[in-house]
Amino acid sequence: MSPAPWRDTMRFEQIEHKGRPHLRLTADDGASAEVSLHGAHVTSWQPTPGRERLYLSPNASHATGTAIRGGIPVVFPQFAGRGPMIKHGFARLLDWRLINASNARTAIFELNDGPATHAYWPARFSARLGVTLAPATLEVDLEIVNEGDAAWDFTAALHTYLRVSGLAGVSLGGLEGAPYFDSANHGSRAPGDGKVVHFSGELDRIYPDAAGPLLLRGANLPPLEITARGFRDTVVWNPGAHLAASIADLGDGEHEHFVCAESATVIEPVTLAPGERWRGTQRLRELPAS
Ligand SMILES: O=P(O)(O)OC[C@H]1O[C@H](O)[C@H](O)[C@@H](O)[C@@H]1O
Repeated sequence: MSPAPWRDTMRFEQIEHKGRPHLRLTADDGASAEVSLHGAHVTSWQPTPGRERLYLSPNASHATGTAIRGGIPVVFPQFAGRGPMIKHGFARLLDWRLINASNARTAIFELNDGPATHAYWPARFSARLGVTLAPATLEVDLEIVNEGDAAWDFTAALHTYLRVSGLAGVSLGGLEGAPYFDSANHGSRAPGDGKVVHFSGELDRIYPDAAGPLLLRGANLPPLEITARGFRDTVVWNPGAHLAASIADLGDGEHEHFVCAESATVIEPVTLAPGERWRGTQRLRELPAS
């Protein structure tokens, strides 16, 4: 049977969630996504009405200056503690502007440098996040431009929390054979072991020069393919029960309900000369249940 024809239209509504402005995108086929202007943070993606694919912590804070736990945090201009800035940079802490939600399928959010960003980083930049719905697909596109007159560098990630109904039986394929840095073990280098990733206990890995495609299975949902362009590395994270208990915005046992598959560029910072731009895209695509 051929797929239903895709009509190239999208409905955009400005809504409030937890008292903060969000944009809801709804496609003809009923697929939807929600994006908070706080951090240009995708908080929901349902490729089919009622089938949520992203995890959002019930205890997440949506207040300015804090990061939303779950969804797709935009990590920029510094990944984790790899530099002098606050962990994961400031992009996820600040309010972005909606600049375009009128073309067919993409909503675009922008963050420009100014007093709020200069408090963290002197660079002149613009960042744009595009969020696009297509059948069974969510595409998130991060573009960074050097708007200043000196070169600077950055690291970045789309820190995607994928919803699972329990960690037992969940696997992430596509990284078999890839060596990684084990951030849960002082960043020590580990060889690829030829196996898909399973989750039991804390797992925090950076796979350099390994951008997938990845395949999430066992979430009690159809399999999900994760592909990246522009991002060179992949980060995989779940805090495990012990670390999760110390994370204030995760409730009891909540670590069982997500795995993070992050399209990232971390190991080799990107250097942008004045006027130069960089682009990284992560695409999530639901595959037919096998
Ligand atoms: O708690 P956050 O600041 O959001 O960071 C959550 C996690 O992000 C990444 O996945 C890092 O690899 C982890 O080391 C970190 O703990």
